[in-house]
Amino acid sequence: MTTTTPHSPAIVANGLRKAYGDKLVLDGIDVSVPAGTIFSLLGPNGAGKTTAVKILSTLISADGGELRVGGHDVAVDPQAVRAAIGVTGQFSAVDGLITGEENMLLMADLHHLSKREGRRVAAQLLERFDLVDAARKPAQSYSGGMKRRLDLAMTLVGNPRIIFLDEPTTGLDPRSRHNMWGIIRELVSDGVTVFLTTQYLEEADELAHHIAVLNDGKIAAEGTADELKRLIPGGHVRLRFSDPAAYRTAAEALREASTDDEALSLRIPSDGSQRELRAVLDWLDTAGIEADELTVHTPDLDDVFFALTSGSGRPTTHRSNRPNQSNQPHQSKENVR
Ligand SMILES: Nc1ncnc2c1ncn2[C@@H]1O[C@H](COP(=O)(O)OP(=O)(O)OP(=O)(O)O)[C@@H](O)[C@H]1O
Repeated sequence: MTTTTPHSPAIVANGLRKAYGDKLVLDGIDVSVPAGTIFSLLGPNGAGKTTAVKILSTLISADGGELRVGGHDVAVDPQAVRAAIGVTGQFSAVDGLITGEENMLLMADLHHLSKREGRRVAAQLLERFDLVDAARKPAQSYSGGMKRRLDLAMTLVGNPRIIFLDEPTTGLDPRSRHNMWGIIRELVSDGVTVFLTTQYLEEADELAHHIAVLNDGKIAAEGTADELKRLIPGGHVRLRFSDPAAYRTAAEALREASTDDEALSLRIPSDGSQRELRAVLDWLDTAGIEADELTVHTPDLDDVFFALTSGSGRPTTHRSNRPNQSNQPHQSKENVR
C-alpha cells in the first residue's frame, strides 16, 4: 500500500549523507519531489548523482538522513520502495542475446504477471515504444536509441509510479534524444514522477520542473530552470571578427572580455540591456573597431552550471584579473558588465 496522496511528495530526502571510505560524496542533501513532476539532479562527473539514485532506489544504503520514496521509509521498508519504483541506469538491463520481446516477457515473469497478461503488457509497450518491427530480433542488433527505449519499456512492465532515470540519453543522437524526451513527458502526463540525472543541461532545461545542482557533496543551487538562470550574471555580448588584427586590438583593449583565439571572438559580460549594448557599441565606435558579428546571449543553464560547479571552467581564457593599464580603455563593470 502506498501512503502518498496526489499532493504529497513522491520522493523526500532530508540530510542524505554518504561516504566511500573517507571520501564524502553526499554531505547532507535535501530533496523533495512532488508527485507527477520531473526533478533533475545535475552535476559534474563524479558529483554523486548515481550514488543518490542508488540510495533512493535501495541498491545501496545511506550513512545518514531520512529518506522516503512513494511514502515508504527507504531504510525501514526497502521492499515496498522497490515495488513502487522503476530504475533505468546508465548500464542497460537489456540482455543482447535474446529478442526485445523475450526481454519484455522476462521482465513480466519477474513481476509475476500471468503469461497472458505478460504478453499483453509486452505487446502494448513494444507498440508504444515503436519497437514492434524489431521485437523478434536479438536486442544486440538494436541501435543505441532502440536499446534505451527497450530498457525503459522493460522498466515500465511493473507500472511503477516513480521512475529513476540515470542519464537516460547519454550517447544518443539528437533525434533519439528528442524521442526519449517525448516518452518522458508522456510518462509524466500520466502522473508518473521522474527523478532524472543528466549531464545535458539542455535536457534538464527541456524537461525538469525543478533542478538541483550538485557540487562538492552539497546542493549548490536549486529551482526552476528560469530561477537558476536568474541567479547568475551569465548574459554576454559576443563579438566575432574575421580580421585577426582587429580581433587582437579589441582583445587588448577590452580587458573585461573572455577571449577565444581560435574563433576570433570576445565575450563581454552583459545583462543584454539597451544601456549596456549602447556602451559596447559606443566604445567600439570610439576605438574604431569593427566587429563582423555582434550577438547578445541571455544566461542559459550552461552558464549556471559553469558558475556553480567548481573546476569546470569554460574553454575560453578568462582574463578579467589581468591588471588594467591606465592608457588603455577599460570597460568597467558599471558600463559593460
Ligand atoms: N563503490 C564505490 N567505492 C568507492 N568510491 C565510489 C564508489 N562509487 C562511486 N564512488 C565515487 O563517488 C563519487 C561519486 O560517484 P557517482 O558515480 O555517484 O558520481 P556521478 O555524479 O554519478 O558521476 P558521473 O556523471 O560520472 O556518472 C566519485 O568520486 C566516485 O569515484
